[in-house]
Amino acid sequence: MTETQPNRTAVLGCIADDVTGATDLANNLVRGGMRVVQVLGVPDARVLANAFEVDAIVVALKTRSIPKQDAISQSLDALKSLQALRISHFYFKYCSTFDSTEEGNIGPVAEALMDSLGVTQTVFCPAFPAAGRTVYQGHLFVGDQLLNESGMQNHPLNPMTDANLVRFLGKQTSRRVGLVSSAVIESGAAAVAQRLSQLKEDDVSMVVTDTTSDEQLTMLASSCASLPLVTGGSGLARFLPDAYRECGLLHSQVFAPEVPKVDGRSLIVAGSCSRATAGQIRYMDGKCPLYRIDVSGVMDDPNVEQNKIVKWASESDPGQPVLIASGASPEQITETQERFGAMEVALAIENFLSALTVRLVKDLGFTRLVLAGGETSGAIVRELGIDTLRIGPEICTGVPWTESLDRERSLALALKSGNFGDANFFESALEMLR
Ligand SMILES: Nc1ncnc2c1ncn2[C@@H]1O[C@H](COP(=O)(O)OP(=O)(O)O)[C@@H](O)[C@H]1O
Ligand SMILES: O=C(O)[C@@H](O)C(=O)COP(=O)(O)O
Repeated sequence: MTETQPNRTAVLGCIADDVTGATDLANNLVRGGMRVVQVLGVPDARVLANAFEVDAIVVALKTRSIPKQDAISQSLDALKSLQALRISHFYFKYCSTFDSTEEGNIGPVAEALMDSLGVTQTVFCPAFPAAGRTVYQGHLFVGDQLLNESGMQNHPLNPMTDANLVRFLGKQTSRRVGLVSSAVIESGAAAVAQRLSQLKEDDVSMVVTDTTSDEQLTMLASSCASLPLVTGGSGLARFLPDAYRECGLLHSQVFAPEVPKVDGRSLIVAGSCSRATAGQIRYMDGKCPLYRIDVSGVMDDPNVEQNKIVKWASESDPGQPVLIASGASPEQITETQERFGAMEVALAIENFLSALTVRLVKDLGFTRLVLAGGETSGAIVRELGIDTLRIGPEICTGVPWTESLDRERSLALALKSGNFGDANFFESALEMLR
């Protein structure tokens, strides 16, 4: 291939541990000028046939909160499917708030990918300064708060109680974990390369990178462009396409993504209990019909609660979106979890919201869906049977509009990470479709 020919096959294969994380990553790659397709679940040959003439393929898994061995095996399956396309560079995407537990799954999955690729060192870069996530001296901040004081300590599935990523990642892996500190980052690409090779000599294979600005991410992206595997949030991905262009790996031109052209009713489903989503629900209260789910009712008899909501939605003004939310206060969540078990409640609510959404789409013709929460969105898109998404324009940092590519009737989907977006996110997302 000559330098001027656009790539016909992807140069970057991405494996994301949840679906909103995947769209966040895809969004940043698109903003960097890549042509991107997102596939849901480990793709087979039929699905990958859609991935011709793209620069990056993002595989969205739902492996963040499942048993470690399952997460490893699905991630390796995803890697194999991408390797079959002769992709040479890979990106393991996890949350910019490093959502995981002391058992995993970030460290163990990264380790398995490294082993499979024969890679002896990789970087861990959760920083996403545009969304307020920065790393300083190995500590993760959300805005001006340490991770463990940011609200993430109350997450229903992976409460984040330690902001020190070197220590926390160290608990998830038997590999040595080190840091490229801000002092090194400030000194530039050569200093970073030197530090990485020094750490490699010291047998440090997992390297957390301090990053507090887009300028530092740009520099880090250049330093990482030759690595077969990088890991992180989506921040680094915003700058990798240019770094790949500079080193001759990527040849395509920057293109402008289009808003999905999908008519029909709008549905907002929020299964996230994060602070940002709670604020977004409060903002819509009074602006559109809002149904707050009775979680005990869901645990007792989901069918009764589902029928109630379908009836309520069918009687609502078709000119308005409807908003259905399961979120509760940290105290209420703890109480429900103590009664039923944390994972049992989480899965029951995910299953409930998925079945409900499918019914609202099929029976009442909702076609514009805004879904809040990574696990929630993952469960719903799986139940809807969607396997490929086209990435549209950005709604807010980390959240693009997307359009399903494989259904008879297209759906417009905004898959929002629980913690992303301003208070008016739901309203502004839907306004973009007018
Ligand atoms: N009221 C509730 N009590 C307990 N768990 C809940 C409640 N509402 C939602 N959940 C669960 O909390 C989890 C939220 O995770 P997720 O959807 O990924 O949101 P986020 O993006 O904020 O992390 C889901 O598994 C969801 O089913
Ligand atoms: O990196 C991020 O912050 C997001 O892309 C992400 O993964 C968020 O996860 P959820 O909050 O579970 O949606």
